[in-house]
Amino acid sequence: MTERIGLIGYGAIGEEIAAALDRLGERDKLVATLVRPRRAAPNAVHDAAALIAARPDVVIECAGHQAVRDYVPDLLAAGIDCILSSVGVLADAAMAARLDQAERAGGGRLLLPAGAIAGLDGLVAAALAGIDTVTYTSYKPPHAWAGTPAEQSIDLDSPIAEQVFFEGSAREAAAAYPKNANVSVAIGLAGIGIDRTRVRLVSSRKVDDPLGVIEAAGAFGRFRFDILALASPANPKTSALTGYSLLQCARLGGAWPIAKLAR
Ligand SMILES: NC(=O)C1=CN([C@@H]2O[C@H](COP(=O)(O)OP(=O)(O)OC[C@H]3O[C@@H](n4cnc5c(N)ncnc54)[C@H](OP(=O)(O)O)[C@@H]3O)[C@@H](O)[C@H]2O)C=CC1
Ligand SMILES: O=C([O-])CC(=O)C(=O)O
Repeated sequence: MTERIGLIGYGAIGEEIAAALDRLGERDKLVATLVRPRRAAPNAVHDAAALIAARPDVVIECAGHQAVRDYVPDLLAAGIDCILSSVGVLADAAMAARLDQAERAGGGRLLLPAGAIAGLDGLVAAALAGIDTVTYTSYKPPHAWAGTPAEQSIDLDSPIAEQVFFEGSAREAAAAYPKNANVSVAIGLAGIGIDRTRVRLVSSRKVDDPLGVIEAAGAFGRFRFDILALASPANPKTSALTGYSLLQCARLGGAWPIAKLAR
């Protein structure tokens, strides 16, 4: 079991992970938290060198795509396993190649857990048996899309029950909605790839929390999976389950990175 955990970011997910470690009686495992200067956090550090110096066995990124770009290549190159929340950063092919190169150079593993979604084990199996189509639909209440490019496509204050404001590939979804469509890339990597996986993003007055639906069909049969994962109290954009997926991946020594199987 992992003994020394580092975090990048101490927002909704980071705080949930720290609180879960408290409840588990494992708070001592959190050896460093990389935050911006003047931000308070347990064992706060402010750059990759200080995070590396804290000797974590594994670092959990829960800060966003730019933080992956800024810190994760150095950590992998230093031989430290990294668990990503911001899986969508792999939609950028140049960044994916840079991370691969850092893994090979340093020996740290890039681990991609399911995050806010589930059911990826079925997709991984079906990928071998044969899948023709995979669609992921993310329904969130209008306020969860505030501050995203959805505001340029639709009126979030409209009384319309459901508005589909994005349809495209998982790669396009993750690039356009970096804080909202990371799951699309996890689904793509587990199944038929991020270019063939179709994504729909929906502002819905029928849900109070994020509802994720995966539909897949092909030679294996067909599959529909849906999860209503309650929003984090601190961030309506984020399903609270995400932090637990990341933390279990760390606690299990990286044994649970389902999306990675297909890379
Ligand atoms: N895979 C999945 O299922 C999901 C993935 N995510 C990913 O997780 C990320 C975090 O989500 P969440 O916790 O809800 O977001 P929050 O906005 O609540 O928290 C993010 C935190 O990261 C900090 N941060 C950002 N950049 C840096 C940096 N360069 N250095 C140090 N700290 C930084 C922010 O600090 P400050 O406020 O100072 O900028 C903030 O405190 C999302 O952006 C998304 O990429 C989210 C939901 C689901
Ligand atoms: O938390 C969720 O429901 C999904 C999410 O934001 C993401 O995939 O980035």
